[in-house]
Amino acid sequence: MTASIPLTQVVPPDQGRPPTTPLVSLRDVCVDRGGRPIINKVTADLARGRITALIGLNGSGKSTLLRAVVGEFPYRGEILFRCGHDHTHPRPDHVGYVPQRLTIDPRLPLTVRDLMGLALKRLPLFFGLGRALNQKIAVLLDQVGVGDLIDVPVDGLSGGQLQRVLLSLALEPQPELLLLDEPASGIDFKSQQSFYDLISDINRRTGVTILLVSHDLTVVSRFADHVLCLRDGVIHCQGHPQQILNPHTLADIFGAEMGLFAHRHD
Ligand SMILES: Nc1ncnc2c1ncn2[C@@H]1O[C@H](COP(=O)(O)OP(=O)(O)OP(=O)(O)O)[C@@H](O)[C@H]1O
Repeated sequence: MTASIPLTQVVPPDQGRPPTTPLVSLRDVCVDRGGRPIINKVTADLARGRITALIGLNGSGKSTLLRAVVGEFPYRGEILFRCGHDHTHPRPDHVGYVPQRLTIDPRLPLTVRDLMGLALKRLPLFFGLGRALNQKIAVLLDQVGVGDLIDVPVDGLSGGQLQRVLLSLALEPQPELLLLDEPASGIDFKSQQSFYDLISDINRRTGVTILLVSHDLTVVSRFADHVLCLRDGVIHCQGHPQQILNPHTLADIFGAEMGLFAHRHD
């Protein structure tokens, strides 16, 4: 017997943004981990300025694919960036990445300012941050709504606050591609909503292309322009959220019956 999972399919008012050319093209991308194939011949495009969601069961290879795109894992095949920069592999400058979680040793007495300084300066903190860098950190935190947390210890942040700090780091320098790996997992519902509203606002304001891993299909329905479904390291299906988020396809991907409840924004 399959479980029935209620899912709210939110239909945004401007659903169906016009298609754009690909910023990134993946062609026959394969990734092996521990001597076994995890990603197998993935071919997909990430549309410029749009939000693509990557969904699939635990262990289907979503994080592995993201980490290949960010250049962290070696891969075979082609990941082609069409961003006007002279490179075949993404450099950190062009790709922002927000991981699922950051494990900080709670014994480290790091404030948000220290963490940002370490990440941005790439020099030991005992050299000091300097006025310009301090100002930059304040601006970065302000743009994601956590400017008041600059001197708070990192291990005193809530999950949602920490994800915003990590997001601010991923936005400096301004990326062409932003990779978000379940950035709001473990965050309460209200904070999740405002986090994704912020992501959507950044996407529309800056035109950054986003690849988002999420298990929350309501988020996918509401924010994604396109959905890639990964099953056992293979793209099982892809399309517009309304095409993909139907009971038949979801049962195929997740092996569970899901109820869809559509409601419209006015
Ligand atoms: N270093 C490794 N050696 C061997 N197998 C690995 C290694 N790293 C990851 N894997 C395996 O690769 C598969 C895909 O893992 P991955 O984390 O990419 O999946 P995921 O879809 O992101 O899962 P989740 O939704 O749980 O985050 C899993 O079966 C995992 O056990």
